[in-house]
Amino acid sequence: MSSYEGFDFAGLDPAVEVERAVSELRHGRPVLLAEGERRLAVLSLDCVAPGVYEQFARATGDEHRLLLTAPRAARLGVKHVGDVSVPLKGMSFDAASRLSYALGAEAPSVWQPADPLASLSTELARLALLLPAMIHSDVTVRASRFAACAVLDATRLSQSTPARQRFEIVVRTPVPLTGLGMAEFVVFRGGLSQKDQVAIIVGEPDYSRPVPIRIHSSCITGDLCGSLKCDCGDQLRNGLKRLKRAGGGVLLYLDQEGRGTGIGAKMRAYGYQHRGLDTIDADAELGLAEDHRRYESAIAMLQLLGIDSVAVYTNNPTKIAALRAGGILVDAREAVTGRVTAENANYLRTKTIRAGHMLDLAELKAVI
Ligand SMILES: Nc1nc2c(ncn2[C@@H]2O[C@H](COP(=O)(O)OP(=O)(O)OP(=O)(O)O)[C@@H](O)[C@H]2O)c(=O)[nH]1
Ligand SMILES: [Zn+2]
Repeated sequence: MSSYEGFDFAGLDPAVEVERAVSELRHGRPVLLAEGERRLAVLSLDCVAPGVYEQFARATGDEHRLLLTAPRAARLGVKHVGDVSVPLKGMSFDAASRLSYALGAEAPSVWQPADPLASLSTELARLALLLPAMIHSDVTVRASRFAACAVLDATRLSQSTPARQRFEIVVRTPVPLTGLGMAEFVVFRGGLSQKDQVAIIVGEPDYSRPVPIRIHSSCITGDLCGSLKCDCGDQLRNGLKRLKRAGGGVLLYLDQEGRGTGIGAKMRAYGYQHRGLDTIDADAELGLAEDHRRYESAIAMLQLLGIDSVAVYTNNPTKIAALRAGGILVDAREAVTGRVTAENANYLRTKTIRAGHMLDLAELKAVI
């Protein structure tokens, strides 16, 4: 049963419209972004079938372009600060794919600063967990060729912001955990294009004092399979143990695989890391920014649990800033570490030097 009563059958909620557009992109179909009378057809190169790519080219009269985000453009050596767009006329699906995300691709010889509406479409790619390689075309004068496609007014994206914070508790159930006794799993539903998320309560937290918490982003490779490439699995298990030792606390397990980029992008990035790139440059090759995570869900989950003051276990200053921006009092911060190994030392070092994580560089140097 849901307590959410906001859905009006006769008039669409902006968040519903955005989620429908996201679903269309994930199914490899174009979406029309509307700005007044203007119509920009957008399609994600990450999941479109080659035949649909050709169909899109024909329907736009070969006036289709490819958006390269600022990080991708910089990796290709394009001398411009910001997103750019490249004409695709005559370019095959494979050539467009190489230009979007292949390692060692040549810089485009012709480009122009991107249309702001095309740049805005990357937010849909982000919600869809697709690479931000958006094929696009202004089809205002030939919109009838796209009459069956979903239309999304650009203003809906900003209007759907409140939905990012709209969560509710679905169920609370005890689960016995090895070495931790009986924990309670609390399942939350809501947000914008998000799966259900979980808070794990261990021990008996004292809610009258700052509650020990860990905000943990999902990592299939590390949490589940013990990958040596990161420290996530150790951080998850050490974090739970520490919360228990503190008398009780809460671990928020957030649906943010690959720093919010999804497992597909993360595995592509791992491929580039095997060829020598660090974690941030590998993501940039795919057009992705350093970190795509947002923390509205964490704030909403804490609020629903009645927690407004915390002691947080993290090395990531962005998490602390997000908690504070969301109105949560951060009373204390403690480091949470995993094993430093030959395989993950460079990853940890990059997080420290390039992403400002609070880790001990001397310890990392000893391993490298
Ligand atoms: N894109 C990308 N994501 C990665 C990579 N390695 C790990 N991740 C993801 O990075 C995130 C790490 O999450 P956390 O351990 O919660 O966060 P953190 O930013 O390291 O901060 P703290 O652990 O709290 O200090 C998870 O979403 C992983 O899936 C990588 O090489 N590329
Ligand atoms: Zn990991």
